[in-house]
Amino acid sequence: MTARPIIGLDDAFGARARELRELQRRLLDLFAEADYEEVIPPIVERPDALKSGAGRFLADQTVVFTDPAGAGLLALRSDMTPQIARIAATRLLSEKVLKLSYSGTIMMARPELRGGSRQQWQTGIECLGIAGAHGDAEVMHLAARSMLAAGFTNPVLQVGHIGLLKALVAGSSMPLDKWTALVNRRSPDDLKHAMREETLSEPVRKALLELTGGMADRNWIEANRQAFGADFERAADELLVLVAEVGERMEGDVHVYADAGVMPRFLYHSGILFAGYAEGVAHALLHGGRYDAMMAAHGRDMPATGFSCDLWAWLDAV
Ligand SMILES: N[C@@H](Cc1c[nH]c[nH+]1)C(=O)O
Repeated sequence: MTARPIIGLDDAFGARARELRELQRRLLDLFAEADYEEVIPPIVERPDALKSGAGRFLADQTVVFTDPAGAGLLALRSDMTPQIARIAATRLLSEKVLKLSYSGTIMMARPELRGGSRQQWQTGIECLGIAGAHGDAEVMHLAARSMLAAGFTNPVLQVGHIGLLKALVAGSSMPLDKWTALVNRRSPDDLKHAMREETLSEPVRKALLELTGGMADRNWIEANRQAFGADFERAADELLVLVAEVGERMEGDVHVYADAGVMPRFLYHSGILFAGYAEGVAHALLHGGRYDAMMAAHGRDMPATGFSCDLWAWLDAV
């Protein structure tokens, strides 16, 4: 018999356990200073609370099991954002603006990176009730300050908008999650292969290849604003304004770039998306974005934006 945890999961003890707690404390204190109050949801939910509405995109990452105490099917959370959305939509009704932080274990059905971890110590904030650039900028500032507080060098925020990809592939038969996965893989060859079956215009094919090739920066977005219809233009303008605003007001040494190739981890986002990177770290350190549609699906039509990171991954990378 082996006493090690199952593959993709891990124990922390000694210095590592201490460091995880210290990092958690540092981030929760930073969030508290910015008026974010902690919420502590349970680790299991009814599957529909995690998977319904815009949260359904978590379905293939969520472990579901039968409750031995007879409550039917239970789901182990694979992301805390839908839980915060549930709480905001059903329990904290008296407040118009909610600023909430959280830090807890989540488990995914499969690792995101090959040979990677299935558990995360997901820590983040959700800012609910503030529409548009104002809320996005606040959340992005805190995301940047979190990377600085953890000691990352030369942190960067890359900002995209799901509306850009949606507008590009609007005429395609392939579902959006397949497109985001393809762009995320950053392999132009895979993309070309997938596009063979699709009826897309030549300019759209070219644009998708540029997104995947990491070439869709601010200049690209400016040059293409009007090339793909009104929805594309609206998303491009929203993105360009936000990046200029956040970049100007960013404290500390954090760079903010527009990149139309930034894709979400889960497809519940409805607007701006961002990912955080730092020197010497190959993968994204945090993910965030706007998800107004998920709140509506939970029955409270409310603007919402937030970000989350994984303390286990941060400790390995810092
Ligand atoms: N929970 C999302 C990030 C996020 C938080 N709020 C909005 N988006 C993720 O882990 O990818």
